[in-house]
Amino acid sequence: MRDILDLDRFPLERPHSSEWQALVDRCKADLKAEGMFNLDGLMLPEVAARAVDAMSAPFATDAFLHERMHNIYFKHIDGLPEDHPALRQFQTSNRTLCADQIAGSPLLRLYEWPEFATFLAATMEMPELHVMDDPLARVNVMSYQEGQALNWHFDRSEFTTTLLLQAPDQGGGFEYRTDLRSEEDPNYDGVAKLLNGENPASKVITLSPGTLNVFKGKNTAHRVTPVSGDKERVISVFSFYENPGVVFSDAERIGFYGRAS
Ligand SMILES: O=C(O)CCC(=O)C(=O)O
Ligand SMILES: [Fe+2]
Repeated sequence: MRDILDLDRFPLERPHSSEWQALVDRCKADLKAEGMFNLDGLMLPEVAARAVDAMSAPFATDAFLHERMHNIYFKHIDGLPEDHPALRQFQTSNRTLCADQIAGSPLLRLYEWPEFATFLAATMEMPELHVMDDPLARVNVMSYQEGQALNWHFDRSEFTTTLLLQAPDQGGGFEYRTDLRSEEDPNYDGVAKLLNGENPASKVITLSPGTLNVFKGKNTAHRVTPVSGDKERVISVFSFYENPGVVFSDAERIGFYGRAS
């Protein structure tokens, strides 16, 4: 993996060594304090740049244009009227490539490397993490051109794992508000305030190419701000589950990717 990852700074190949444990401890502390950790330059920037070049043809011809209006929950909430300010609708627009469209990519090599899941599970304090069996959903790559954005949402899974491949010239920041809600308290008023732009606690970070970003997406409201300029924002998302063999239903694949297979 040394040809694609900076294993000198991030010794993922030596699970449970003292250097590996120190890195895991740092990530756990960042997750606790910030709801997020970053490994800046985990993938070598030139490898990330080559991966972007290799995907430019499939992005131009085969990618799914994901464009829709949605609220922060991606669904109706029982007990909340449709005009409640926490259910305000926003537009999301990006292009998505699925795992079956990036054969040979270093992203799939990283995803399938067992030490990657071992490391992530340790940072998230989970006994094990497993790759998906879903041929489309395992790894997705999203591209945002000028004006495109991923709007405010909460994720379905507790943690989300991304790796930035190309940063745009302007915009395309990752804006987040950690712990805006909890299992006990949906905090609809706080959500409404955030969507109304009244949100002093939200932060925006711009990731650099090659950076692994792990955040607690389930209760952290987050969005990608609109990209501007000629350079697209390109980011990959890795899906891991606590159980092996997870696949989406055909209906879920059609909803996310416009096709079942
Ligand atoms: O593109 C990003 O930085 C975040 C992606 C994200 O929030 C998601 O895939 O759910
Ligand atoms: Fe998300």
